[in-house]
Amino acid sequence: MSAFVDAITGARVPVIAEVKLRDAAGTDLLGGRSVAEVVRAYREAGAACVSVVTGRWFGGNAELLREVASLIDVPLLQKDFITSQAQLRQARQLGASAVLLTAALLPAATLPRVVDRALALGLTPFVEVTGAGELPADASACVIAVNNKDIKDRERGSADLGRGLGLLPAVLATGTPCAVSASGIDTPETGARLVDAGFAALLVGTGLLRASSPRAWFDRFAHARTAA
Ligand SMILES: O=C(O)c1ccccc1NCC(=O)[C@H](O)[C@H](O)COP(=O)(O)O
Repeated sequence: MSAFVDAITGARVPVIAEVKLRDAAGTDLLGGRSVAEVVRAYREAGAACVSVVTGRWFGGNAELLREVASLIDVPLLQKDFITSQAQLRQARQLGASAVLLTAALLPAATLPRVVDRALALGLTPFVEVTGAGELPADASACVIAVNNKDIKDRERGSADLGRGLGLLPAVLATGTPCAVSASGIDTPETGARLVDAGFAALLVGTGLLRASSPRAWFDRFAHARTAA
């Protein structure tokens, strides 16, 4: 399929661990740590894939992706407002394996074109949706992520995990090899319930960045899954 999908679906803990400098309210998420320390903690936890938020609403920039790529050798997802061929090329150059394509920000007629361009560059399209109307008809080469928050309000609202669960049958009907639940997953036990319900993977930023130990978060997730 793709290195990104193979890595996350084959992982003991299918959690894409996110590097994000600030949350939606602008609050610092590094807590005095360097990016290198955060990435080291993700590596020690066994993260199979890492997401890097380069979007400026969350304090990111392109250099952050370059830095993370120099620190860890797992497939990277770039999270930004990506709409153009130039941004796709830059993502590849900076070390991304997958790129966020936010369906709500791309006209329905444009999304398939950007998906094809990403694939032609060897990038896995990580298509993020909040409703059934945003789902591509054929997502056999894409990750489909349901965002439990809403980027239109800069993710300042609370997470609605029920929305993703309700959308899951329609998401799977697109043929995606990897359905992801993204945003607002605060505890490993909540994450385990989402995977038990049929999501192939999770995208977790704030919950992991605020945890005292990403490795302990991963271990609790694995324990919650075997206990189920
Ligand atoms: O979702 C978007 O469209 C987006 C665009 C540009 C930069 C970031 C974007 N989203 C960020 C996220 O969705 C979250 O950081 C991610 O899902 C993790 O959420 P959380 O675990 O709640 O920190």
